[in-house]
Order: sequence, then C-alpha cells, then structure tokens
Amino acid sequence: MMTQNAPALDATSPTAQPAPDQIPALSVAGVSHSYGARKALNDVSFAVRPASFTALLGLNGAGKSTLFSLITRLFAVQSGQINIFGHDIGRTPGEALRLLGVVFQPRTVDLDLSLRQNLLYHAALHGIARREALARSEELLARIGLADRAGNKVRDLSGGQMRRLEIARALLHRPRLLLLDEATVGLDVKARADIVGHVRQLVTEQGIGVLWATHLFDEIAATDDLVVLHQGRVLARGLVPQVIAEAGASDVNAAFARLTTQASQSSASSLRSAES
Ligand SMILES: Nc1ncnc2c1ncn2[C@@H]1O[C@H](COP(=O)(O)OP(=O)(O)OP(=O)(O)O)[C@@H](O)[C@H]1O
Repeated sequence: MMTQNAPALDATSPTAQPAPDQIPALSVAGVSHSYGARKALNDVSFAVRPASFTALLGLNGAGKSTLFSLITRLFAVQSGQINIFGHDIGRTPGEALRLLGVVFQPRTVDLDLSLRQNLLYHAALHGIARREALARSEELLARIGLADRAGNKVRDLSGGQMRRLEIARALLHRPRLLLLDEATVGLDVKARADIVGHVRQLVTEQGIGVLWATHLFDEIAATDDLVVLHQGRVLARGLVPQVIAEAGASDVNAAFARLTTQASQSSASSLRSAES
C-alpha cells in the first residue's frame, strides 16, 4: 500500500515551478542504491516539508543509513534525484549542503576537546569567522542547557548531553534542514524524550525541517509526517493518522506490522511465481 500525501509532501508530482514556500526542504525522487548485487534502496521517493518533523521508520537494515549517506553525498547517487530546498545535491552541492545539518548514528564529537572547542573546530570547517563562531557556540550551548560546561572535556558528559552537543554542532551554520540518524540510540528513556523534545522545538520555534530516522514507535507523534521504509522500499508515506487509516490499523505499531507483513507476503509470492 502506498499512502498518498498532500501535494507538498509528494516528491514525484510533476509540478512545473512550485512557489518558494512549497519547495520541499528535502525531496528524494526515484532513488535506488546497490552495494554490488545487494539492492539497499529501491525506487525511494518522499519529501520533507519545511518546518515539519518527518519520521523515517524502519528496522535495522531497512536502508536508512544508506539514504543518509546519499543525502550527505558520502556516496554518489546511482539513480534518482535528491534536492535540498530545490538544489540538486549532484549538480549544485555547495548550495544544497549549506542548508543541511546532520547528526550521524555513531558518535562523532572529540572526547578530549572541550564542548566549546568541538563547536569552534566545526565552525572553522564551515568558514565561520572566530568571533561569530564564539557567539553562536555560546548561544547554542545555552540553548541545550550546557553553557556552564563549555570548558569541560566532552568525555565527562552523559550520553544524552553528548547528543545534545552534536545537535548544537549540526546547527552552527544555521541549516534549514536537519537529518538525524537514530539519534537516541543507547540513551535512557528520559534522555531520549529530552532529545526528541528538543528537536521538535527546533521545528516549531525555528521552522527547521527535520528528517528523524528511527526504529522506535514511541518517538513518532500523531502530528508527524511518516515514511515507512522496509527492505529498501517505501511502504507508506503521509501524515501519521493517514498512514494508520490506510493500513486499516489502530496505531503506528500495528500499521507497521501490517505493512511489512503484506510486503513480505507479496515478495514471497513473486519469488514463487518466478521459480515456477
Ligand atoms: N557497505 C556496505 N556493503 C554492503 N552492503 C551494505 C553496506 N552498507 C549497508 N549494506 C546493506 O544495505 C542494507 C541497508 O543497510 P543500512 O545500513 O542502510 O540500513 P539501516 O536501516 O540504516 O540499518 P541500521 O539501523 O542497522 O544501520 C542492508 O541489507 C545492509 O546489510
């Protein structure tokens, strides 16, 4: 089942020139990716609206990290197209990546530097002048409640605090689209709720478009946009209540179970007919 969405969420609709406020923060259109003979993504299409929280829901191996590697240009796009606020990441990577902030699944802060040093180092990589970098670092550290720890080594922070620091770092160059790949992995319930709450505030207060990759149903809210990714394919996309209703389910958990069962049954039956 493929859930249809409001026009702004449809990456593949043949609109001529969308109005600037309708340009998706992210559009992924017909993207496939293979590692040798293994197809990790198969004709993936969806969009993230500006100032929205889009949950990308998939189990381990669904293809979430592969998709993030393509959006951030760690891998070249083999087929399909990815645009960030209308900028094709292949043809105009500078404009596209300038608008993008990323928090990867593995921890990437330097444990032996202070919080402030981590931020300043990253700001320098983005070409932000030192005085401005200092001001932005202090502002972001205050926002994540760690201003008083600015001079401490990152090693002394809790897992949740390190994640908050990584989110602050991803925001230093003031991106309009933020990708987070399983950002709450390894955190306790309270730290997870804090991180999700913080990111949701970025959407409502600063209008940032968020793509939040997760395998945890309780991180998804009724007001979110949802993309269900399973074995490299998008099984459903749309507002959460839409996806649930179209799957004939009562909640996200049940919708996911139904959609993935149907997908497994249909791939088993195509395998049987190919063999007969
Ligand atoms: N470098 C690689 N070489 C070969 N196959 C890979 C490689 N990276 C990923 N894969 C395969 O591609 C598929 C998608 O993996 P991917 O890591 O993108 O999924 P994921 O949803 O991010 O899962 P996880 O949350 O476990 O990282 C899986 O079948 C995986 O085994």
